[in-house]
Amino acid sequence: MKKTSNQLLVIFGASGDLTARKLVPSLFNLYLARQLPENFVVLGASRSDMTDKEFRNKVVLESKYLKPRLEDLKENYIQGFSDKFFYEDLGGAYDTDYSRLRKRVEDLNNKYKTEGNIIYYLSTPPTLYETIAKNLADAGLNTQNNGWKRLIVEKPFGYSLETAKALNTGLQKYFTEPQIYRIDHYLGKETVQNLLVTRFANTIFEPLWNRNYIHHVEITNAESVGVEKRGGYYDKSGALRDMFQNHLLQIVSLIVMEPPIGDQPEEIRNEKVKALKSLRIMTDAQELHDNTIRAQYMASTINGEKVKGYREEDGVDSDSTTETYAAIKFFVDNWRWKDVPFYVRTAKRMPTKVTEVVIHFKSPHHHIFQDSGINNKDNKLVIRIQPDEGILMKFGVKVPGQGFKVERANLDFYYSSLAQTHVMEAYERLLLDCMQGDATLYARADEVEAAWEFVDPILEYWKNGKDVRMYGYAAGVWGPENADELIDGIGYWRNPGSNLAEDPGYCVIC
Ligand SMILES: NC(=O)C1=CN([C@@H]2O[C@H](COP(=O)(O)OP(=O)(O)OC[C@H]3O[C@@H](n4cnc5c(N)ncnc54)[C@H](OP(=O)(O)O)[C@@H]3O)[C@@H](O)[C@H]2O)C=CC1
Ligand SMILES: O=C1O[C@H](COP(=O)(O)O)[C@@H](O)[C@H](O)[C@H]1O
Repeated sequence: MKKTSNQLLVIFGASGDLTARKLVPSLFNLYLARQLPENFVVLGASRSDMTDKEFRNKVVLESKYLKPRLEDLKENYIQGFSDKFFYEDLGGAYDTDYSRLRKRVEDLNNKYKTEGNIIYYLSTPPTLYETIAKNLADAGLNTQNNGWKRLIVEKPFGYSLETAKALNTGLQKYFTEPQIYRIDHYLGKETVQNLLVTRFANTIFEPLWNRNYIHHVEITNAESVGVEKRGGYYDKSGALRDMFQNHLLQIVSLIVMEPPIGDQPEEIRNEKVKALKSLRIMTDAQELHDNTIRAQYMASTINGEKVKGYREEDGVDSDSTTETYAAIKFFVDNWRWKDVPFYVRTAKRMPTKVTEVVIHFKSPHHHIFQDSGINNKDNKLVIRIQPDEGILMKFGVKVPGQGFKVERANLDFYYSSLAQTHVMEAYERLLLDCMQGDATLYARADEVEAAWEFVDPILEYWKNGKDVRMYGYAAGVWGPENADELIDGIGYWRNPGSNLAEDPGYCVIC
């Protein structure tokens, strides 16, 4: 097990949703698993006026995200966790002199012996990231003379290629690239990491992982919820920025990448950057028209309950052109993937919450058995990222009886079968990695920029292109019907159920 040094975690934006909903519960899991270092304290910093006690109550003792879990624990144990939390009011603004913050950091460091090691977690609106980094540097809080300093940056990493570059350059003025940890919570998911293991710890997949055997790759990221309370943020973002540019292109990079020479962070990250740089950038209007689809959900009734349309959501413009559904077909220009289409879609208000990767293998070159030449019955490897995490291989078996009728059967593995193993939550895993100085599962500056290079022309076309279509779909269905037209040959997306174990084996279309 890697060593976690004593340290202080400073969270900017500590009064916000992310801190209470994700960060503190993840720290709590690490505390329960005894994975926090012996000397560890958290200093929340925000504009809100709060005492240490009020902060502890808000994020630990009275937090709705923790309360049910605290009930069975002994009081002194809970106290032990809660006592690690402190709060510093920044005096009304993030853009201020941090000398008082510095004094507080030094006092905590001396009292709790955190050895000068500090993680700064930026959990504020992104417009403040560079300001905070600058003020930390001005107060000498970035210096590594007396312990390491790391900076965790939350998404979004920019709004476009230009703004992402500006953010990277801005942060790199005050922190070096190895100090910067850009968090993408999809990389913290076990099943996303397992993509690497599936590919590079088995001999049976990698020889087939190329244009000679793979017909196409399909990735679906579906959420059943709408924009919920984040209409204001989402309307300025949209599905492509919110999910595709970051989480989905991270998944794509793990599928596309070449084998790294080892498992060291830079070895893996170098290959991911190469993969992202090999995505064919679409610039031609006709190409963008033919290969991209955007849509918005419309009012509907789901299970007897009326659901608002996107344009009626709080914080959303009544004539908004922001997409809640994006489907993109693209190619990867390298030796391995030449001419293999990738189909990737992401959307809100789908029939179910599911994220999966499907590798569709080619048909046998010569069909000798009855019914075996139909595309939808070819071999598939279904990698279920969430929920019901697992892997399922579809292969042909003989239907009992006369002749050689072929049907699909499933070979599968489910994470739920590892009942005794604690599967870490994404933020829990990523926080621990940063505490240990492991940046493998964090995005590097060039990685983020390569992803924006691919996405920027699509956004530009959707914004300024002529006659760009915006489809509608009723909340609760699998997007607009026209999206099927994107899938050549087969003509429809695989619309999965939430339960992989119930994925039909013997069936007509699966
Ligand atoms: N919430 C989530 O699930 C996710 C969030 N993120 C990202 O994490 C970051 C934090 O998210 P979240 O906690 O939801 O954000 P919040 O909107 O809750 O903001 C966090 C804190 O920042 C301060 N703040 C908010 N708006 C302003 C403003 N205009 N000017 C100055 N300070 C402001 C507030 O603290 P105070 O007023 O006390 O200073 C607030 O408590 C964001 O960058 C977001 O994009 C990423 C993925 C998921
Ligand atoms: O980053 C984001 O992710 C969530 C979906 O995350 P998941 O782990 O539940 O799949 C999404 O709802 C949100 O809009 C987006 O900002």
